[in-house]
Amino acid sequence: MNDSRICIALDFQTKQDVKDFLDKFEDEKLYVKIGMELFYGEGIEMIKMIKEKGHKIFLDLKLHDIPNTVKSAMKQLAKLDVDMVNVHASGSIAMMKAAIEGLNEGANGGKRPLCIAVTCLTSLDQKVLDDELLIHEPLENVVLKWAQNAKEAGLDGVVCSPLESKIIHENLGMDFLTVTPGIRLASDSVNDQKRVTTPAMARELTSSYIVVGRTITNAADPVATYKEVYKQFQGE
Ligand SMILES: O=c1ccn([C@@H]2O[C@H](COP(=O)(O)O)[C@@H](O)[C@H]2O)c(=O)[nH]1
Repeated sequence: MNDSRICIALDFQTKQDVKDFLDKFEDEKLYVKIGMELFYGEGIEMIKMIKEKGHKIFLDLKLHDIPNTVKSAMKQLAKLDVDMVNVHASGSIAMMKAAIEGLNEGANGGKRPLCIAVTCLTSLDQKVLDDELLIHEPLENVVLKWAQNAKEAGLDGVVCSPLESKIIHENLGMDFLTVTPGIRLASDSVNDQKRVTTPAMARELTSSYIVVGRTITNAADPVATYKEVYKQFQGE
């Protein structure tokens, strides 16, 4: 059982928490996501440890700054030998192009990591766009436009919810990746997420990858829960 399109969000505080969690999976090679919590706490050593265990890494730092700063930061991240990194699409096409330039420079002729852009966070809904962000377009249109911008900038795909995967793939092609958090089993609490689906629904809606955090990491039996997510996403 291994599906490198299921990315487990390792939202833990310490290296020890991560070790305890990964040990449960024995020799299984996983795709894991390191976010701000773990990276700010444990840094580059954490990445080395996970790489040594043979897992793939999505480094989810969501860069969002002026193009020059993002380019320089990406040049550094490219040296970490991770598999995927990301930026916020709302930083502009110029910023996303700069991210790719930085990655290419940092990779120094080698293979750069995949680079994807966060569109509308899965914790947002239409009401937040309208009332707080003053974006009065249907959310789906915003996600699609920002995905088009990401493609124009040369990125490999976007982060969106599974609910927008199909329209992105219809417009931008199946090769353009949709990496989709907001995944819950039917019995789970949605917590702070607004746009959620089950793994089975994400498969139907053509998600390229699913990102699953608390459903697995907080489960009484994380390995059994990973298997259930796997079964649903595979359509077994
Ligand atoms: O729009 C986004 C972008 C990133 N995330 C990240 O994915 C995981 C989801 O965790 P759950 O526990 O499964 O809710 C988390 O690390 C977020 O930072 C997202 O949820 N939505």
